[in-house]
Order: sequence, then C-alpha cells, then structure tokens
Amino acid sequence: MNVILKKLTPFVKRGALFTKQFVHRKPCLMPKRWNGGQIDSYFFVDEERDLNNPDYSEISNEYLGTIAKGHRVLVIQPYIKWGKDKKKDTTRELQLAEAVALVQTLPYWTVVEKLWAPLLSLDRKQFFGKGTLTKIKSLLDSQCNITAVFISVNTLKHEQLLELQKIFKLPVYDRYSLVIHIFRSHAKSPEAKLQVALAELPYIYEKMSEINGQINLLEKRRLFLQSREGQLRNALQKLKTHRESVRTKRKKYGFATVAIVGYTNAGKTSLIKALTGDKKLTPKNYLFATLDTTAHQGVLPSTMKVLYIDTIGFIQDVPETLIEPFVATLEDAMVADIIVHVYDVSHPDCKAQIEHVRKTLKSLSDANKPTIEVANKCDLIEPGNLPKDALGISATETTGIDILRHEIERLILSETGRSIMKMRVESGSEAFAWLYKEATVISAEPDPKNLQFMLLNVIVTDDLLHRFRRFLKSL
Ligand SMILES: Nc1nc2c(ncn2[C@@H]2O[C@H](COP(=O)(O)OP(=O)(O)OP(=O)(O)O)[C@@H](O)[C@H]2O)c(=O)[nH]1
Ligand SMILES: [Mg+2]
Repeated sequence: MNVILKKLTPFVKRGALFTKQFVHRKPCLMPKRWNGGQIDSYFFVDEERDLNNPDYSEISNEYLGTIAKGHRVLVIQPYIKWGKDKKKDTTRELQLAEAVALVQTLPYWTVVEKLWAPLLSLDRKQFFGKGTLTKIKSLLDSQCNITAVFISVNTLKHEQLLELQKIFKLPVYDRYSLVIHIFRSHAKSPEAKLQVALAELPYIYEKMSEINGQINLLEKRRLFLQSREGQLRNALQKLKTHRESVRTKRKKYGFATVAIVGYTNAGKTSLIKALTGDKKLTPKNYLFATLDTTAHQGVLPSTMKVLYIDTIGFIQDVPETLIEPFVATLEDAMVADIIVHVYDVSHPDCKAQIEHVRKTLKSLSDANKPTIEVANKCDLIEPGNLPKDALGISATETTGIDILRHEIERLILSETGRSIMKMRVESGSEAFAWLYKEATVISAEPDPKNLQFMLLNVIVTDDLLHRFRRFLKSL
C-alpha cells in the first residue's frame, strides 16, 4: 500500500476539505435516496444510473460474488509457516480474530466455524495442501449449514477461486471481495459510493486477465469496464473540484482543522462525538463503519472554533488497489493543521495497528505533520497499564477529553502561528467592529478603568495584525 500512496502523494497534497457548512446543495439534481449521508454534496442522476447499471451487476456478481441475504461462514486463516512471507509483527490468533470481525461486520453474516490452515506457498492451484483440503471438506460435510467460505488472504487467483468453489461446492470469498461487500453496505455519500465502485474494478480486471479463451467476450467486457471507469473518475473529479472551492471558503473563515485518523474501530467517530457533543454521530462496533470524510465543528477551551475531520480507518493486509480510491478522502487529513492519531489501547494487536497507521501516514505526507497520539478505550485496561507516551482517554466515558482539548488548542496555536492577544478598543468604534468582523474575538469585558473601552481577547496571526494596523492608519 505504501508504494501506491507514495505515488499519490502529490495528488494528496493538493488536498481539499469538504465541509457541511459551505456546500451548496442542489436538491433537484440529487434523488432522495442519495440524501442520507452526513456529508453534503451534489450528484447527478446520470452517475447514479451508471453505478446501478445491470450489465455491470452481471459482471461484478460473476467475479466478486454477491452478498446474498446473509451467509453462515467458515473462516479460514491461512498462515505461512516459515520463510520471507511469514508474518512477524502479529500472530495467527490475532489475524483470525480480525478475519472473524470482518465477516461479522456484514449484515446477516455469521461465523459458524473458524480454523487456521498452514501453507507453504500462495501459488498452488488448489491453494491448500492435500491434508488441509481433506480436513476442510470433512468439516463442511459434518457442518452442512455452512453456506460460504471466507479465506482470509489478500486475493485468490481466479483459477484458485474456481477450483475451491468446485471442491467446496460453496461460494468462496477472499479479503478483497469481502471488504468490497462491507464498503458497499457502508458507503452512504455519493463520493464514497463512487470510490467503492472504482475500487471494485482492479479486482475484476485482474480476474479477467487470468482467464484463458473467451477472447471476444472478455474484450467486450474490458471495453465496457474501461468506459465505466472513465465515467466514475469524471464523476469523482466533479466532486473534487467542488471540494476545492469548499476548502477555499473554509480558509476564508479561518477555521483550524484537526484530522482524526487511526485503525478501523479504534474509536475515531466516538472521539469526535465526545469532543463536539454532536449527538447525531452514531459510532458502531464494526469495521469500516466510517467511509465518508465528514467535518464536525467543535469549540476549544479559549472558545476558538475548530473543525474535526472524521476519516476512513486503516487496516492491515488489504491490497493497495482496494484502498487507492479512498486516498483522495485522506487528502483532508493531510491538509489539516494537526493530526490526532487515535488507537485502541485495549486491542491485543494494538502495537501492530499503531505501526501500520504510522507507516501509512508517513507515506502520505513528507513533512512531519504535528500529531497527538491518543490511547483510547482506557476504561477497558488496568490503570497500571496506561501508556506513558500517549494521552490516555476514554471516548465513551469522556475521560481525558478536556485535557485533550487543551492539548489540541496548544498545538494549533503553536503550529498555525496563531496567538491570543489582549486588545483595548473603544466600545462601538470602527476598530471594534473590524475586529469582530475579521478576527476571532474569544472574550470581551469592559475596562474597569474606563467603561467606554473594552478589553478583548483576540486570536491573531501576523497577517491579521498587519491588516489591522493598515486599517487603523486608514481611519
Ligand atoms: N469501552 C469503550 N468502547 C469504545 C470507546 N471508544 C469507542 N468505543 C467503541 O468502539 C466501537 C467503534 O467505535 P467507533 O467510534 O465507531 O470507531 P471508528 O474508529 O470510528 O471505527 P471505523 O469508522 O469503523 O473505522 C464502538 O462500539 C464504540 O462504542 C471507549 O473509549 N471505550
Ligand atoms: Mg468511524
């Protein structure tokens, strides 16, 4: 993933913010059922029709499988016993636990059985060795209520997928196809839906490229998919251009921004809820609950307003092409003034998750973006185990939230060249009106020595002070 992200860095840096306040709705262009997301945007009917194209559904059902109305699943976590492909920073138990959590994220999918399967290589036609295949088959025979098999590996080759489906007589999913189904069921905004639609294509292209024969059909399909990809990219570009204009407006209003990033399910949305008190936010206990980048207004201790940006969570072991379309939404994180990296301190795989997020963030931005590390879910660990190098909080119990707000404010002030300045101006004067219009006045009280004057606490930047002096000279 990091290689792809590096390639995309210049694109990411151009960045844009997509905030609720400043987007002009065009309700006449947006069918009602698109209107449920938290993030406002505009979307054209044509693009919706393209997304739900029946010709595409036929192709995607063939290669990605369908979500059906639920499945009872056998989860298999393959593991390489030795050699360079053996995973070092996690354990097979933790990998299997994450695979189970992925399946349980889909509505009406339940895990009936789970097992590890040793592998020597990922390239065998039947993927598993003979002994393992026999074991799986006898398990499927004895547990006849299993309706699908999930093999927790990045992607299976098309040949392997067909072979295993033939042997098991059941639909088989790999991590790519499963995560696509999760994305599809969680995507709410038009932008997220377009990104998911785009993320599906590399998987289908790859599968098609592995098929021999049927040249005419494959060529026809390839052309169709290429044209679909072009349409999706155009539609996304329209949204991006719009987001850029939104970002310009945000700059004009001078809000500082804080991106909340972290591993999926770490508690990012819960933290924003705690920081803003926004009751409409509904954190959910499943992976990839948030796919849309949304901005939420909060207030810091000095009464300075700030925008918190919620982002898609990171996850290990998914192919780069799956995440690539979502990198655009991380643009918002990269242009924020500071980053809050939140992790689930109670998770057994916490260390590997932290490292994965840090590595990904590093590849997204060259400069070292000022970052606050936050250890969430402290209510679930023993007080003696609190980390020393991060701020311990509980987003759901709102412990440590006030300290975090102070820390965010301190970092924003130092990183953005803002400072809080006390000013004495005549009440109702032009200077008084100018400050209220152009700057952020965080408190005001009459001067006890002369009640005609006010003492204002104002958030200023060098630029603002310069403009204020020029204004005073012009009076
Ligand atoms: N006990 C406890 N649970 C928490 C805390 N913070 C979040 N949770 C729970 O963790 C689950 C995930 O929370 P979210 O806020 O949705 O996590 P997220 O990082 O936004 O997840 P994605 O959007 O899926 O990447 C929810 O069930 C929350 O209630 C906490 O401090 N303590
Ligand atoms: Mg979330």
